Amino acid sequence: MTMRLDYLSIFPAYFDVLDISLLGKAAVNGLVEVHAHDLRDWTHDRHRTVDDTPCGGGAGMVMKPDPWGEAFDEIIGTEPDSSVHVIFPSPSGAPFTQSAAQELSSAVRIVFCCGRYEGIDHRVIDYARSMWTVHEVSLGDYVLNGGEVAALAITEAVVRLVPGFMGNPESLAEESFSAGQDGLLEYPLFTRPVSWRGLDVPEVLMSGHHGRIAKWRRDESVRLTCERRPDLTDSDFGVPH
Ligand SMILES: Nc1ncccc1[N+](=O)[O-]
Repeated sequence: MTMRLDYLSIFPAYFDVLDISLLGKAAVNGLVEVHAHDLRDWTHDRHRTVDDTPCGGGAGMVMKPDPWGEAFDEIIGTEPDSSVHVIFPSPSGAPFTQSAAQELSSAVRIVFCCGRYEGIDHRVIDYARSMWTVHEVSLGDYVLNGGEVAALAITEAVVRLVPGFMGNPESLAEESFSAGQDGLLEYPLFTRPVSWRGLDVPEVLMSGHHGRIAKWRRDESVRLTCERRPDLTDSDFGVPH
């Protein structure tokens, strides 16, 4: 199954980067196909206008609904289809999580709508909800200039989970937030040399004792999660003895 990814933006060149690194390989071996579109292609005035002043007043500009609607008609179609996932990255969205990435990794089509200015006329989102499966998601509590960077981050989080994408799927099982780690942060990693600038690899990792190594790793994951992400812990994890 090939996953089709579409990006609607007034800066479609942002998505040229998807032709390199891991994503480039996935595109080559047919796992994903990427289509970036310039929203201004669906304007009809000389200035290719995509924004206007906000109704009700206020600072800044709002993206007009018309270009989005015409772009949707051409790129997605005019028939409702719940198998199409439409993502609006926004600071007012729901926090994007690894489980959301996991769910989206089985999607056949994902369309990213990258807003700029103060945002997109809300009727665009309401219309999309009437037609497709819509996700308004946020990467974090800070404000970017638009949705493009978020769309790239979400793309990477999702595509790397597509079956057949990662050379060694087992490496996914031990990552932070993965189910294999019970949603805990990943333990610290080490490789050779055993001693480096007076800093040594923890002895337990060189012991060859798999039970002790597994316990050390679990304890470190719990310790790190308690220290850095108390929001992810609950009474079950507790603090390692
Ligand atoms: N934080 C954000 N700021 C602007 C657009 C999108 C954003 N986000 O997190 O998805």
